[in-house]
Amino acid sequence: MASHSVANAFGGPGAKAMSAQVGLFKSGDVYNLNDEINVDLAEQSLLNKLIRNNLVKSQNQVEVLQRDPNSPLFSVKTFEELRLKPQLLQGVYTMGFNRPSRIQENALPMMLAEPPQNLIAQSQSGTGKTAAFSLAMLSHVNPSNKWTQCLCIAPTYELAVQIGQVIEQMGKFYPEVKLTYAIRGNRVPRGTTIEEQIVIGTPGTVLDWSLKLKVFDPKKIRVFVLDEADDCQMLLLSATFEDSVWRFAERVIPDPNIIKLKREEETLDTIKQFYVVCKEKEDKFTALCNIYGSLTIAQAMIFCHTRKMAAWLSGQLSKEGHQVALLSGEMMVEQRASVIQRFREGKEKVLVTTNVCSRGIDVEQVSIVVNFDLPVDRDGNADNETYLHRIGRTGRFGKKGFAFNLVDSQESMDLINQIELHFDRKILKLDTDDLDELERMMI
Ligand SMILES: Nc1ncnc2c1ncn2[C@@H]1O[C@H](COP(=O)(O)OP(=O)(O)OP(=O)(O)O)[C@@H](O)[C@H]1O
Repeated sequence: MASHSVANAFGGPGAKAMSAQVGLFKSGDVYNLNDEINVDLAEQSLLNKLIRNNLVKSQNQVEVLQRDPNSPLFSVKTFEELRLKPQLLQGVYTMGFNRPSRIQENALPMMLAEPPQNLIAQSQSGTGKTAAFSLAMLSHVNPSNKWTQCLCIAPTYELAVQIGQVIEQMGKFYPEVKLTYAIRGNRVPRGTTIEEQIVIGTPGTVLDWSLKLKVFDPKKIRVFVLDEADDCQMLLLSATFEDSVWRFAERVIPDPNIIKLKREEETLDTIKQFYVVCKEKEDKFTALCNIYGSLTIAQAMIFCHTRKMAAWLSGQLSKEGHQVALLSGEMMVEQRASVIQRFREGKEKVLVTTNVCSRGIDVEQVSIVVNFDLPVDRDGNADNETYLHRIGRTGRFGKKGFAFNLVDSQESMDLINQIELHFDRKILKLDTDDLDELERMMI
């Protein structure tokens, strides 16, 4: 279901009559320019939610671009300052939130402001966006009105359930407010009207409920509609803001305040980069074992180009007695979450993966990255961005990290040269058969 048609559905002729505060919630990054839901990104988001149990501390500075520069900049350091309903404050504290996260400090006052304000907020995954908009929805509900007032659309069934659980937890002490899920399998009889004030669902079912079955009235929604009506509050939250998301946001959100993260400069300065010349995959495997054996490693991630190669390599490593985790594309999202969780907890020292599988997943304690295969783009050139993303995780926060690139052809040697040139950093040649040299280089 297209996000665009969601906008039209609620923003059509009838929507102008809305005197509601309306907001759009959920990571904008799950919608792409073609107005299709990008399932991969939705899955990534779900994966992150499944493995995360804590707030991610954003290192980035927040940048606030206010719609009205004359109105005072307002941010909060405590939840008390937000003058929440006591039941909600209790919910927040019971969830273990002591103070607002960095994005929440700025976003919550805007989300809760009267008159309602539009907002575009960017903050990386896990920094408290879902919690913020859940609180905003719960705050905007009038519990004595037994009709749907807040609507949240999530791209997939699983994400809808995850978000709903946050709202349910936060609203635990506010039982007058009820929530229901507009997701597949949850049937509502035609001709009835639902009393739940908050509906959370996926686009198709939400459209069915509102337009076909008419179990709630979109005109009565106070929070969450994509519309160009001036009197709607729109909140757009996203971990990333690619161009496509910006264009989408600009199209649907008039005069927004904008909270952005200043881009954290990724750096290769703390990472020692090497390449090792090998003949074929067996030779690469030997090189890998030598590297591995000569280091007292915390944890390593090994990237392969294909699933098949990843499976082969993890099999070989296991045979050598290494404890290896394999992250592979054919696994269910829950299985993948559990592999990543175990690796994060240090139960395995080595994670073998493909690029596709590991995208968007952060494991901070990794100190060694091995590019068993170098990252290439569709044209066969070096994929510098992916390279940086892969090895960047090793050198976080000034920690020392090592990156090893296994080179098995002239083409892959060319890639090394391209990468060196791009980042203007030397990648040193390493002879893994010479263990003394290896140890010297590692110091
Ligand atoms: N103020 C806070 N204090 C402590 N923990 C918090 C706070 N806000 C949120 N959390 C917790 O941090 C984790 C991440 O929060 P949340 O899911 O809201 O992030 P998000 O930015 O929406 O992530 P995503 O982009 O993946 O949807 C959750 O476990 C949540 O319970």
